[in-house]
Amino acid sequence: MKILHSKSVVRETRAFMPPIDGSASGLRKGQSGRILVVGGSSEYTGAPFYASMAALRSGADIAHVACHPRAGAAIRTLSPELIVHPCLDPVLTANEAAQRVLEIAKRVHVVVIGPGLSRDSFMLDVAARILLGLKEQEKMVVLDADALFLCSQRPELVNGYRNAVLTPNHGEFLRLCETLNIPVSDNERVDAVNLLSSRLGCCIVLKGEEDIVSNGTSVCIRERGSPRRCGGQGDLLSGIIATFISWMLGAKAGLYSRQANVPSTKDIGDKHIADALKGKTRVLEESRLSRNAIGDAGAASVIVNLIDEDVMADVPVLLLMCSAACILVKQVARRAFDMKGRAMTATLMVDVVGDVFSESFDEAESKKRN
Ligand SMILES: NC(=O)C1=CN([C@@H]2O[C@H](COP(=O)(O)OP(=O)(O)OC[C@H]3O[C@@H](n4cnc5c(N)ncnc54)[C@H](OP(=O)(O)O)[C@@H]3O)[C@@H](O)[C@H]2O)[C@@H](O)CC1
Ligand SMILES: Nc1ncnc2c1ncn2[C@@H]1O[C@H](COP(=O)(O)OP(=O)(O)OP(=O)(O)O)[C@@H](O)[C@H]1O
Repeated sequence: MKILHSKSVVRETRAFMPPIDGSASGLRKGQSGRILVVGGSSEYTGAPFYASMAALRSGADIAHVACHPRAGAAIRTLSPELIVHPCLDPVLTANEAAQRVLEIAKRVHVVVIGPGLSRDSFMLDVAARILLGLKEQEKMVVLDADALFLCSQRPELVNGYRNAVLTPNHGEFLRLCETLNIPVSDNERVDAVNLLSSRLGCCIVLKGEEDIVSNGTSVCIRERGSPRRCGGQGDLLSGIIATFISWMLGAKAGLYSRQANVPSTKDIGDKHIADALKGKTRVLEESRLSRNAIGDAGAASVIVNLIDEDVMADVPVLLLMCSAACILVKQVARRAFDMKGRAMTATLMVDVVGDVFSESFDEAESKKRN
């Protein structure tokens, strides 16, 4: 398993982000990300709010929420920014409700399913039909919370859905592994994540103190998060993953002029390997020449950075985007904890996403600080 250095992930991710410095002034509203969150029931209104607001605050242009009518009223009062469709309505048939959501989904880049959906049988039935429809549209989806419960009951819904990203917490992961008869032990957790990903044919983001992202082979993120485990942090992650994936799609479509010719994942890997090798020869020579000046530790750190660049060269773009989102959420959690300690909440995390994002990911801001 590769352990990714946060700074390297951030550096590589920048190539996929829509420029915010005016260099792509031709961008229209919506081209930097349109997200739909399907979730929100009579019990849970916070979860879809956190997911959709985190998508907006990390830079998506538009966020829709498709929810139960009772959640709709509450979510509208929480934010006027969100476009709320109360169409998970039990007065409709499950098929009618799903068709309404699938129509909205045609207009977005990424759909998040699960936050606050609940395990109500009507809601799960609608979610299953939506999933089948989205699979046909080949839509990128992020599945969290109750959508993962649904997958553990009916794994065939996601089987072979290569545009699906599943974001289990530890308990949800155990449940999925149990369904698929995948043994999990502390020592072999990474093998289990890889096996789950390979068996389902989906990308897996296992959340925890370390996050593991796998598409059959895995990378690990070791960014320090918050010691406070308040509810809603996973909801933020699902929305932020959606934003980063929408940028991956935008960059690949050549929308962000700086990145007009974004090559395929394989080409990016090859190009970076070539660049790293070129850089390696040059910098190694420089480090040898100036070894007296920078000392052994300096030379070692140059080499570690170069090795790190090589590690990054092989990381597929989808794994890179998920890793970037994991890093951002951990940084946001840490900031919120530094501000409020035990009183930290997911609402505070939503509030600080923008500041943390620009300090960490926007090049000009992060240069000012370093
Ligand atoms: N404000 C709102 O509206 C919020 C609403 N939310 C919404 O609540 C709904 C229920 O979601 P949830 O994640 O609370 O499901 P939950 O059944 O407890 O967990 C699933 C399984 O995992 C387990 N488990 C969990 N963590 C574990 C761990 N670290 N290590 C080990 N096990 C662990 C846990 O096991 P248990 O603790 O029950 O033994 C359980 O079996 C969902 O719609 C969600 O979106 C939340 O998003 C929060 C904010
Ligand atoms: N022990 C831990 N220490 C630090 N960060 C953690 C720890 N466990 C999980 N996280 C981080 O918290 C975020 C949410 O993960 P968590 O396991 O709480 O998900 P969840 O249960 O789905 O959340 P939610 O409360 O939104 O349903 C992720 O960014 C994850 O990396």
